[in-house]
Amino acid sequence: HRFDLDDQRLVDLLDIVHKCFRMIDPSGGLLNQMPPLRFIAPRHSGYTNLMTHLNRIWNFLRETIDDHRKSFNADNMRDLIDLFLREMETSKCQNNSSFEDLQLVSLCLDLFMAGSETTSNTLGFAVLYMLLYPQVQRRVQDELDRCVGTDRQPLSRTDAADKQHLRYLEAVLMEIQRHATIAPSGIPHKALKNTVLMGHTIPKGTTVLVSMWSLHRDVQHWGDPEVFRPERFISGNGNIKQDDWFMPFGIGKRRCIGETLAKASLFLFFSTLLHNFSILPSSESPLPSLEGYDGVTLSPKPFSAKLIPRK
Ligand code: HEM
Repeated sequence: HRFDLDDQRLVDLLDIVHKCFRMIDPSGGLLNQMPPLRFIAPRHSGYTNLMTHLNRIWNFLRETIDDHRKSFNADNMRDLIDLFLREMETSKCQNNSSFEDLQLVSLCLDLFMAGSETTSNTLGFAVLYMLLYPQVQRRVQDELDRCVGTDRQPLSRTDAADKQHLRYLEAVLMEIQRHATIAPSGIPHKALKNTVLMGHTIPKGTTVLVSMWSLHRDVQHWGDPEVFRPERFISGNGNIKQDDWFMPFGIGKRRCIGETLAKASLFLFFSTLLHNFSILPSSESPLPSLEGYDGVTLSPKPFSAKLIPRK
């Protein structure tokens, strides 16, 4: 379903998602560390506030699922919800099937939460970096003019040929993802069995967080991690240089399932934006800083910029 940009439901939903992400701190938060707090001090621990917001998204998702149920047609599978509903029907006689209502709402919630805030925060930071590093912005635009030209949009060819040539642009996106690290602690995982990792014992049931921030800002590895320098991702022969320490989408079995979609969205939005507009400081407000809001994800604080059409 595609929302109109001024659809109030979309505006509300994005606002709620943003607030929820700010309420949960990267280490899992006080509530995750001490779950009984929700009974002892629901208001002061932030539980009531979080649940009020989450319930609004749950209600929205439940309504969406109900609408799918009413208009369900086994011969026309429209999306993931339809497929899940069909699977629920086929597996309803099996014991312990995980195809049930609660799982479906949780799945939608995961995709909705993980998919919207992450990509939009990265794009928000991308605009901010271009504002603060005008020389990088100009180089991206020069590359776009050289490789795409001015009579069509980037990636308007279906073979995605543009992406192969826009190497500096890709390196800039990678450097934004490294420097901003919008998911600084990834997502909490739990050890399924007693594990020894590099001499450290991790007992079964322990919550494990990976500090993506430390990886992306390690001085010994990167040399000058504080410096915003897209060239670090370009090798001597001009190709993109992959780096094992660069993992904005996590690693292993539980790495981000939306990585391909996210990369395509970032590339398409960022290239189209810079192809069509120059991003300049607003004359009414001071140049913003890179300091963002904390939470499960980092997000830029609201800032003003001027978008000037290039043609
Ligand atoms: C720039 C955009 C994005 C970034 C930086 C990002 C980053 C991440 C990270 C760091 C993780 C944790 C991986 C780990 O624990 O090892 C994750 C997990 C996840 N992401 Fe993303 N993500 C992005 C976009 C998306 C999108 C577009 C979707 C869905 C449409 C999505 C869905 C998920 C889901 C469902 C998980 C949990 C996977 C699991 O636990 O098995 N993400 N993401």
